[in-house]
Amino acid sequence: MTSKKSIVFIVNPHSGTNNKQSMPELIEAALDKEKFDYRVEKTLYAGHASEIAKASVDEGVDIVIAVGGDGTINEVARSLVHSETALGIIPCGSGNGLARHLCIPLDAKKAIAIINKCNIEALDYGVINDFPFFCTCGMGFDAFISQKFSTSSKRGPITYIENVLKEGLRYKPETYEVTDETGATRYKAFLIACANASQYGNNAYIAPKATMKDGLMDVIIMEPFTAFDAPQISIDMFNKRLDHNSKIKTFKAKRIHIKRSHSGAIHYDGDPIVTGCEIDVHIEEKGIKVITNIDDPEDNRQPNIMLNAFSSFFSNVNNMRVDIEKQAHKIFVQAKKITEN
Ligand SMILES: Nc1ncnc2c1ncn2[C@@H]1O[C@H](COP(=O)(O)OP(=O)(O)OP(=O)(O)O)[C@@H](O)[C@H]1O
Repeated sequence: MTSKKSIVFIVNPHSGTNNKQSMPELIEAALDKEKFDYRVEKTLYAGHASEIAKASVDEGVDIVIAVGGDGTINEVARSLVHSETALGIIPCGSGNGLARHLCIPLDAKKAIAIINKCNIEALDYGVINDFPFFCTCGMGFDAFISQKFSTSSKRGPITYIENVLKEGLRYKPETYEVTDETGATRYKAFLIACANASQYGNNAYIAPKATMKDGLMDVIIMEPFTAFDAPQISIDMFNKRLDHNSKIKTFKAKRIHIKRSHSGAIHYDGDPIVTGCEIDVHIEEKGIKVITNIDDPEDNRQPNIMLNAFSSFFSNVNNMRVDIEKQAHKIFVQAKKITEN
């Protein structure tokens, strides 16, 4: 008989909005103990998941399961890259972008059933200025939002939108010089996203065609757009002609360099950090072992569903911008009245 594999479950009690008190009992009930020996550890502070995962690799543990959202997965996974220890996921976050991309069920019991099947594959991950990311990284509007989100005391989609509306008035598109192996191009952009996986979370598909198995990232450059551009963008999305839309540039690359005029926020898997003007992004091909869903692999996804999801995401972003523009106009008119009186 083959020996049992060892698993460490790392539970972040602060991820998402669900209570994780009963997670140890659920694991005990649903995990196949003929196949696995396991223990459960809870994180006590931000960064703790990385430390537990690193100690697990040093100990020779076979599998580390991140029980949390994309932030927890990032902390765990960055300690597992280029090791023999595989990553597993029980999604318990707010957005769960990587789990959704990999078709890992959001129901914890079903996610444990995937772990029991233990189908391990080597997948790609990305690195932005020395910070590993597994789902997406970026700069511009999405880095701006994640920076606002990280300083919020509550977590969840409503807080996210509140932050956009309250703080978005300050946001301005920037000019970026993007260099890949074909040369350098300048863009005035609303956001630049580099996607290893297809979505930010909550089925907001920024890169519908991204796969973690091609050794490449999808680069998405969203140029400034107005309410008038939105219908054509939606039509192009439904007709699978998004690549032809003049407001969105997408291409695949293994490595890019981005130069911007001043320092600012970038994000890796939604975690913001302020960096300088020079930004390197590259993909580490097959750099991390991951338990995947053998019955519903990532390449199974239906392009129409993804395009629809991206379309609604895009129009949501656009609605926010229109609201922000309206608010800005109102404030401007009020300020003018006050100064005139
Ligand atoms: N004990 C802890 N106390 C405070 N923060 C913690 C603790 N353990 C982990 N964290 C931090 O909680 C953050 C949020 O976790 P996570 O990203 O998993 O959840 P989420 O933001 O709700 O989900 P998602 O990223 O999928 O939207 C992580 O960045 C992590 O550093």
